[in-house]
Amino acid sequence: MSKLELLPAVDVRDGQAVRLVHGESGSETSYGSPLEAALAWQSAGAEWLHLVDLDAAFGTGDNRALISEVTRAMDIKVELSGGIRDDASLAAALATGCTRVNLGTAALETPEWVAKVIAEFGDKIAVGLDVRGTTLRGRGWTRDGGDLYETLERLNKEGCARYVVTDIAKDGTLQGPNLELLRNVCAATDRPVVASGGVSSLDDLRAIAELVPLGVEGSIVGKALYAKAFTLEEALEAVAQ
Ligand SMILES: O=C(O)c1ccccc1NCC(=O)[C@H](O)[C@H](O)COP(=O)(O)O
Repeated sequence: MSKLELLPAVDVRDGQAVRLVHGESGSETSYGSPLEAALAWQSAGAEWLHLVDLDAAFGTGDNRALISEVTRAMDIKVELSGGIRDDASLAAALATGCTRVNLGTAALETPEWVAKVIAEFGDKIAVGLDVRGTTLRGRGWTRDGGDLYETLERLNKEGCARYVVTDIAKDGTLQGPNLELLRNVCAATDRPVVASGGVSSLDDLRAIAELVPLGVEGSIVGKALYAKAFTLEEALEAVAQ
């Protein structure tokens, strides 16, 4: 059985590494330099970094230069998220040398464009399925964007390589992941799934790791690392097989 990949998160707002609660703008706790946070996760043994431009996601500007600087400074794989919605923002994201990008809003609002870039860029494109219940949310998680399973069916047919699944109700809360949601999404697709939102403990990570045979490939970890609920070294050890 392959091991669960861990993707420590660096969410950037106004040049700072932050964590939000339920992804809500204005709920930020600041954790300082994004570059220092990313380098710390890399030094601790991370193989992936999940890097989010929250301003681009919310439409309150962008941190494009800083995101590019952080990505270029990494020797590890980087997944970029936030505000990638058209050819220009996708080209800028891919030009950083990141390993893959997450498309969220675009998958809900411009499905033809997403189908086109999935066909063109293959597994460089993941789609973020950010849900409240089974309703997708776009525009920095502020607007409803359709039914999770209908969208998943469409994206499966279009050849989407991977999904990043976030239960917004859990995100940034340290209340544990939504394992039922992950099981249900895995049952509705044969593509790998990356879990996101709510991890609070090493036991949460072990519980997600038990879903690897169902199709869960990785887990993003944000708040728990910043709140020092455990170290990244401990997390990597917990999911090592
Ligand atoms: O990823 C986005 O585009 C995004 C948009 C708006 C608000 C939040 C967004 N992402 C948040 C994350 O990806 C978190 O880093 C991740 O879910 C970690 O959650 P947690 O472990 O609960 O801190």
